[in-house]
Amino acid sequence: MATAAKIPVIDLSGDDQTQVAKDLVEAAIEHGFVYIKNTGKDIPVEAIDGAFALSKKLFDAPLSEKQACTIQKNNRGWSAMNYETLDPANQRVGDFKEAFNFGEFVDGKAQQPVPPTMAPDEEAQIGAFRDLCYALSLKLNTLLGAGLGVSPPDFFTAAHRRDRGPSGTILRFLRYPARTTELAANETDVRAGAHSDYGSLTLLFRLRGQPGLEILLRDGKTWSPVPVVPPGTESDPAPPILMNIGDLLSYWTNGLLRSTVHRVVFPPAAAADSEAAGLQRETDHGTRYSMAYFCHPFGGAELGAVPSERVKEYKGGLAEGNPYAERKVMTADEHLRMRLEASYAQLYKKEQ
Ligand SMILES: O=C(O)CCC(=O)C(=O)O
Ligand SMILES: [Fe+2]
Repeated sequence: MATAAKIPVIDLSGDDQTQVAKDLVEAAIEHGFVYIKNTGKDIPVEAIDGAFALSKKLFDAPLSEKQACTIQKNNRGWSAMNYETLDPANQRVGDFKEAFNFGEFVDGKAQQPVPPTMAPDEEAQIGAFRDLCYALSLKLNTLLGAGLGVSPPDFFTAAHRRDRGPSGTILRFLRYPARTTELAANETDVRAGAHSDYGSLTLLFRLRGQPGLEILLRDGKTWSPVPVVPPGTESDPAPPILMNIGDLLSYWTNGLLRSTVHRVVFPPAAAADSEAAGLQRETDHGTRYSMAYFCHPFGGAELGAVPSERVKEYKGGLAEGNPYAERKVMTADEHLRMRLEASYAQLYKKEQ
């Protein structure tokens, strides 16, 4: 079995914030992924548990309620099983997952259809969770700007201010089915195909005992599992929040910060046997839930390289290990549109 990725765990509450920023930047350069130690200070554990409970309730809503919220070109709403295909070049069918994307909220109300199964206070709770994610993403953008010596130091944070205009930011609930003999029968069947994320950075929340995420290593061919509970975090109140760099921070830094390709796989078929034999390992056979917060700057944000000595010195280039990383467009909105068109063939087919 492939070895787990050696992604560092960072405690954002460390006294020496200069060091925290430095550690964060080094992890973002080396892996593109970093575990944020979860002590409940940035996002209370109850808020995460509560959001997972609402996600389950949402996906359990009657099919007709979910269908009435079907995802639109604004990237908000419900995406049915196999509807999205993150890696169309290599998948036979779409991703084995359901997803629900939430855009902005105003006064606790989503600005999009929500299944009536969700009570108004529950809808507001989702909005509040999205706000907590936003606050943490601003903090991370600030640390990344400081760690890279970007000028002005709040360059990234300023691009994410809500008063700059609408953004592609999405809070996404995800539900992946268990492996069965029909699902995952073909070796290309995957819960989420290989991709890099479209925004500036992503916060990912997972549940203990529900692995499946893998990252592509620099060699461009080895997949390495990302454990939910890495060593040293076993007794924390919740698994670490996983932060990863998306395409936009990679563009802004000319590829210095790594937008790492990743995917979500079904548990190996052999896992059932090894469990029967009493072997302990991080595996699961049930339905898998996760929540991703895709942080995007305002839509008109330009994606040229930021003023930073560190970025200027970097000669690595954009494309290493990531086929999407070639800069083709100028603004955040154009980039998002390009990526959505590639993964939602049905939604966009009339125009192709
Ligand atoms: O569910 C996960 O672990 C990751 C999902 C993901 O990569 C995504 O939605 O972009
Ligand atoms: Fe992703």
